[in-house]
Amino acid sequence: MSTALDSSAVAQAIVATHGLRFGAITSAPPSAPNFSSDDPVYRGAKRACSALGFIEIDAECLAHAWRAQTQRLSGFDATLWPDAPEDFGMRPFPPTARDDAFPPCPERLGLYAVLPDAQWVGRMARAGVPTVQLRFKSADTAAVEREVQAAVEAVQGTGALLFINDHWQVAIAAGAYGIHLGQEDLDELSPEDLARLRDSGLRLGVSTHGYAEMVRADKVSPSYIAMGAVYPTTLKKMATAPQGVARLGAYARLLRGYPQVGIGGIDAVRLPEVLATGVGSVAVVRALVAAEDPEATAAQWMAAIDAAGN
Ligand SMILES: Cc1ncc(COP(=O)(O)OP(=O)(O)O)c(N)n1
Ligand SMILES: Cc1nc(C(=O)O)sc1CCOP(=O)(O)O
Ligand SMILES: [Mg+2]
Repeated sequence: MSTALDSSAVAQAIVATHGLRFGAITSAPPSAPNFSSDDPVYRGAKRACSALGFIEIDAECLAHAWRAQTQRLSGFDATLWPDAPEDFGMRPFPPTARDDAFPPCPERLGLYAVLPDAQWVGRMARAGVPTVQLRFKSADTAAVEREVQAAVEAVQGTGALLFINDHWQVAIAAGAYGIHLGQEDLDELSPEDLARLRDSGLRLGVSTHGYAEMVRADKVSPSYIAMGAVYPTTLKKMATAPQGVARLGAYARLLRGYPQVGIGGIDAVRLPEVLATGVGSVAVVRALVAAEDPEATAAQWMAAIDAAGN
């Protein structure tokens, strides 16, 4: 049982077992600055996860999961990286069985083109890209309404599923397939907003950048969960370091039961290792928008995704 364990031994065992995969910063885990429990598995795991490079909120989340897993299995096993939703305090999976779940979307969203305007949305939808997003950054309400409406019309007859980033009220009014929101967007929603979003029947995708954000996203039972940034991206300034494929694989195991999307810095060379994590979708901006021949590139990526079975 965890009470008989020494936290230093726990920390060393976790780092020794998982250091190579996650990239240990040091073989002697430093003391973690904040502990919220005296449990030795929790304390050792928090030191280990900090040494493995997880940010404070994720190390805290993981440390509690290690403790919960140890209690559930009646013993500590350093080889078992936590991946059971219940150990993270999540409600039972599958999320689609929950009363408050957002409507489902395909488990494998395939190539997911995140695009700056309606013209690009139409172009990639006509090229056969199965999932497209309008990521139109503007504070001009009239321009947003025009662009969202144009994007909805642009996908008609193509079969592409259209998500609208940020502008959820406009997306509902225009009849888009779904909405994509970031963590800050979620924070800004009142309970009434969330209820309105749910009642709209639109699908909801949520961005995450680590364990704590995945737990937060799961609370609203979205239609899919996006995980990023997998690699460095120049498209926008990220608040968190790139996750890498080892973490993406661990996230994908925890979130099985959700359609999953990997995003951030994915290019043709990196695509196979992203697909190998098991995510059912890869979302890209520059790989398509900056390609010499976006239609041909989309076709190659769709073939690669199909061939990998994702
Ligand atoms: C598929 C997908 N994943 C993540 C994001 C990022 O969304 P968000 O966190 O809301 O940041 P902005 O895109 O609004 O800058 C996304 N758009 N799509
Ligand atoms: C819009 C966006 N969101 C991310 C996240 O991690 O939430 S990464 C990202 C940029 C993706 O662009 P590219 O494929 O050009 O790197
Ligand atoms: Mg957003």
